[in-house]
Amino acid sequence: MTDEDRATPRDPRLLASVVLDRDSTRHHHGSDDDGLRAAEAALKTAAEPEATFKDVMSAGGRMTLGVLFGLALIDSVDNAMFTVFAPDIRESLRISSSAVAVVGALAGVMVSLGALPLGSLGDRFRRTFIAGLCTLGWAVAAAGLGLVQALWQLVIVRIIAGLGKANEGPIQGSLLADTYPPAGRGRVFGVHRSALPLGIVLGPVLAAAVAVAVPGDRDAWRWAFAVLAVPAVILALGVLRLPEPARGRFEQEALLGGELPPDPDALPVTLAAAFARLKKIRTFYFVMAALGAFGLCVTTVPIYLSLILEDHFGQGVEARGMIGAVTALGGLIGAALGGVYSDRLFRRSPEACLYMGSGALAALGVGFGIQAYAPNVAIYVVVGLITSAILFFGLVPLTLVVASVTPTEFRATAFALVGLYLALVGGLGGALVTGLAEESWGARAAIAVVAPAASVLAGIILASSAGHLRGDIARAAADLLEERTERLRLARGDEMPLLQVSHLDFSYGPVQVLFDVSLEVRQGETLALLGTNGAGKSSLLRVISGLEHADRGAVRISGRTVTYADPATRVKLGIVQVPGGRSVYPNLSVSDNLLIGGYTLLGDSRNLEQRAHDVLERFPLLRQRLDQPAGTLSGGEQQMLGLATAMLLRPEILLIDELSLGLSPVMVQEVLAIIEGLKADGLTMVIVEQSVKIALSIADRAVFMEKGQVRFEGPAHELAHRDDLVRAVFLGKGAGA
Ligand SMILES: Nc1ncnc2c1ncn2[C@@H]1O[C@H](COP(=O)(O)OP(=O)(O)OP(=O)(O)O)[C@@H](O)[C@H]1O
Repeated sequence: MTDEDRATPRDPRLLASVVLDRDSTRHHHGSDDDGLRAAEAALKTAAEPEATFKDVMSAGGRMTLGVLFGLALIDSVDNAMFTVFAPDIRESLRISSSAVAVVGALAGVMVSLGALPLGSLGDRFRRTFIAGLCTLGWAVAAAGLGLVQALWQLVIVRIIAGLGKANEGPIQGSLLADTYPPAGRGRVFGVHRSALPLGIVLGPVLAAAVAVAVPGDRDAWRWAFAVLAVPAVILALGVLRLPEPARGRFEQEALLGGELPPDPDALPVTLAAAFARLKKIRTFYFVMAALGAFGLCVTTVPIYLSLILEDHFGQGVEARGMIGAVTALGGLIGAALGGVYSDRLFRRSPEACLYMGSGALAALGVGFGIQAYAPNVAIYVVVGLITSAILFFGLVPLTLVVASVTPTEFRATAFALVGLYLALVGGLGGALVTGLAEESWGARAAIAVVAPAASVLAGIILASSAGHLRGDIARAAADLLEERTERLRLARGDEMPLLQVSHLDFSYGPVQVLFDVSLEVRQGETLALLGTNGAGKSSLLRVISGLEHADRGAVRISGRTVTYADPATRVKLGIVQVPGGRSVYPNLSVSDNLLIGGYTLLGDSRNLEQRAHDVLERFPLLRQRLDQPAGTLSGGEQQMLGLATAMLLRPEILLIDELSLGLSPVMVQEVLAIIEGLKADGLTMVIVEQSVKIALSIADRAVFMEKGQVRFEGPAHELAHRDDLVRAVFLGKGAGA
C-alpha cells in the first residue's frame, strides 16, 4: 500500500466528501490543495477495479461497440474510396482535378462544422436517434453519389455525407463513454478509433473488388458507393435499436453508489454555458490548446508527405494509395496498444496517461520530419507505419483524459470541440504555415521544420496540464455529489429555498470576480446584497439571471437546476432582473416600452395588455404618462418603468440592481413604497443597494460581499450592528448613505 493509498479513504463516497471538504478549504484559504488531487487519483482507482476487455464488454454489451465501430468503418472506407476513385469521378462528370479535390475536402469541412451543433443536440436528446438519423442521411448520400451527373449534385451529396459523418466524434464518443465503464474506456476508444486506419486499408480493396466485378466500366465507382449504402442502412437501423445509456451513469455509480434518478425537468444546456464551463476546466483548456498546435502538424503535413512520394520517388496514384493503405496498418496496431496502455496507465495515475498522450504527440512530428527525408520508398513506408502507430497510440489517451474531466451533461459538446480544434484551428493554421514554409524551403524542409516544432509544442502544452488533472477530475466528482444532495432534498419533499446559489465561481476572461459564493433566498424573503465597490454584486445577479455563465457552481430555483439554462428560460421560470440605471427604449412611449419589454422576454403576447393593466395599478405615476416618450421620464420614473416591465413577467423572484442609484430622496421614497407593496404581497426579492440604511429598512436578511466572497450572511438587523462591515461599505462608496 502506498502513502497515497493510506492517506485517502477507499470508499468512493467518502472520498468525494474529502474532495468537497478540501475544495472548500482551498476556496477559503485560497491555496491549491495537493491532497485534493491525491484524493481524486485514489477515487479513480478505488472506484474501478482492473477489468478485462471481456468484463468491459459484458458491462456494456458488444452491440454498441460493434455497431459504432461499423459506422466509423464505413465512414473511413467512404473517404478512402473517394480518394481512390477521384480520377474516375473527374472523368465521368467531366470536371477539373481541383474541383474533385475541393469536393473531397468538403466532407471533412462539414464534419468539423457539423460536430458542434450535433454535439449540442447530443447533450439534449437521444444520441442513438441522432446517430441513426445521421447514418441514414449518410446512406442516402452514398447511394446518391452513385447517381450524380453534375458537379453541383456532387457537392450536395458530399455535404450531406460530411454532416452525416459529423456525429462520429461527439455522439458516438459520448455514447461509448456512457455505455462502457471507465476502467475499460481506453480499450473501447482504441477499438473504435482503429476503424479509421482499417477503413483506409479496406477502402482501396473494396474499390478494386468493384472494379473487378464491373470490368471496363468507367462508372464502376457509382456501384462502389451504392454498395456502401447497404451496410450503412443496416447499421443505421442497428444504431436506432441500441440502448440509450444515462449520461454519466458510471461516474454516478462510482461516486454515488447508483444512478441519479432521471430528472424529467432537466433544462437544456446552452452552448454558451457549456463553453464558459469547459474553458475553465484547466486540463480541457490545455488539451484544446495542445490540439490546436498539434493540428498544425497532423492535418496538412500528410498531404505534403504524399507530394514527396510523387516528386522525389516518382510514385503514381495507385502506388501512393497502396503505400497509404500499408502505413495505415500501423494505425491499427497503435490504436490497439493505445487502448490497452491508456487504461493501464490511467488506473495507475491519470497523469501517466496524459504523459503518454503528450509523448506521442511530440514524437509524431519528429517522425514526420524523418519520413520527409527518407532515402527510399521502403524506409518511407517503415517510418510511415511507425508514425501512423504513434498517432493512434496518442489519440486514445487524450480521449480518455477529456472524458474524465468534462461534466457528463455536456460531454458530447466537449468531444465536438476536440475535433473542431484539431481540424479547424490546427488544420487552417497548418495549411497556412506549412504552405508558406513549403514555398520558401520546399516540401521536405517545410515538413522537417513545421511538424516537429508544432508537435513538440503540443506535447509540452499537454504535459504542462498534468498538474491540474486530478483537481479537475475531483471537481467534476464533487459537482456530481452536490447535485445528488440537492436532488435527494427535493425528492424527500424538504422545503427548498426559492433561490439557491451554490459554490459559484465566475470570471470575466482571466479575471475571477466571484469566489465560491453560496446563498439561499427563501420564498417571500427580501434579501439585501451589500458590499464594497467592485465586490461582485452586479456580477452575481447577472450570473443568477443567466446573462453571464458561471465557471463553476450551481444556480437553482425551487430546487430546479438552471445553471446551464439561457436567460429567457430563467425568465419563464420566474427569475427576473431589473437592470440598474436607465434601461428603457427612450423613443418609445411608456406603454410601448411595457408591451415590448414584456413581449421580447416572454416571446409571445400572452395577455400582455391585461397584465400591463394590472401592473399599472401599482404605478399610478406611470399610468399618467403612458403616451409620453420614455426618454423624457425622470431617472426615478425610468426606474419605475423598469420595475413595472419586470412585474409584467410575473416573477417568482425579482433581482433589483442599484435600486436607488441617482434618485432624489423623494423619488427614493416612492420607489421604496412600491417595493414594500411587492414585499407585502409576498414577492421574493434580492436587492443590491448602495445605501445600507435603505437596504436594511426593507430587507429581512442581508448578505455582505467583499472581493467576490460572502463575508457576512444573517438577519438584516444583525448586520446593522456589524460596524466593521457597514464602515467598509461607507468607505468603499466614499459617500454617506
Ligand atoms: N464587463 C466586465 N468586464 C470585466 N470586468 C468587469 C465587468 N463588469 C464588472 N467587472 C469587474 O468585476 C468586478 C465586480 O464588479 P461588479 O459590478 O459585479 O461589482 P459590484 O459589487 O456590483 O460593484 P459596484 O457596487 O461598484 O457596482 C469589478 O472588479 C469590476 O471591475
